[in-house]
Amino acid sequence: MPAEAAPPTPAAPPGAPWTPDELTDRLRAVSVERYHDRHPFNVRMHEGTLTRAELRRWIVNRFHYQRHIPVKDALILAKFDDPALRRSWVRRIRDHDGERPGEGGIERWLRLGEAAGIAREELTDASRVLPGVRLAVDGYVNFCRLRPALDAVAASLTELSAPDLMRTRIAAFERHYPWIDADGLTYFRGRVGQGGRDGQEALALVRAWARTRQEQERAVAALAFKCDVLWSLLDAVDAATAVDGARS
Ligand SMILES: O=C(O)c1cc(C(=O)O)c2c(n1)C(=O)C(=O)c1cc(C(=O)O)[nH]c1-2
Repeated sequence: MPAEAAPPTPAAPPGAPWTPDELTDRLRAVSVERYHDRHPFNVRMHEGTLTRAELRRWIVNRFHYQRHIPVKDALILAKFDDPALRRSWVRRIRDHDGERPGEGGIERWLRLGEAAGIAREELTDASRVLPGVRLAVDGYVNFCRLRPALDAVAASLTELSAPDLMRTRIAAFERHYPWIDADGLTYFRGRVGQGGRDGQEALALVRAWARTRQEQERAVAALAFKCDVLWSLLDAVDAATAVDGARS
């Protein structure tokens, strides 16, 4: 009779929750693999090989994302029943809309457009927004409208990766695209601090709320979805070069 094999060391049962640190590691792994800093369009932006037309097309189309951020944050805010949480989250809307006309992130993006030679109306009338960009932005807004607070907050965790990307972008603009006035970069400079702070706040909430394995997997999936939103947006902008050419 062969000796009986030693019983296997009990593995964690399938579906056991991760610790908050394990969850954080998994969220970070999604960002490393799927964040749009690695998208070919961003790579070309950072290398300095985008034409003026391509960079302008990106500014016009990214504005569509930008102007919907406070809308999706208002949808998230409406899911919170805790006044302290609402007080904190509403800051994101203020960051974009400002306290009064002429202030805030949306205004700063309009100035970026002007610094690149794009009239405000060209941004605000949305006539040059590509179909794929509309769908990507609608997808994100509707995700935040329809999903529970955990998923919507987890989707914002791309912001943890945004500050590094902003630093790379500012350096690339200063070096390769000096035809854009340096004042136009104020939006990106502001986002280095804001993105880091917002990302940390969202991460603390997700770590506290996602207790079961199912909730944790939903948080990871929400972040992957958001990475896809940002990636699809750039796919659409990139593909337009093939259709309209680098000069239009
Ligand atoms: O330029 C970028 O690459 C970039 C990325 C992201 C992001 O990672 O989601 C945001 C922003 N910018 C941004 O400006 C911004 O206000 C913002 C808000 C959010 C969000 O999901 O709540 N992401 C981002």
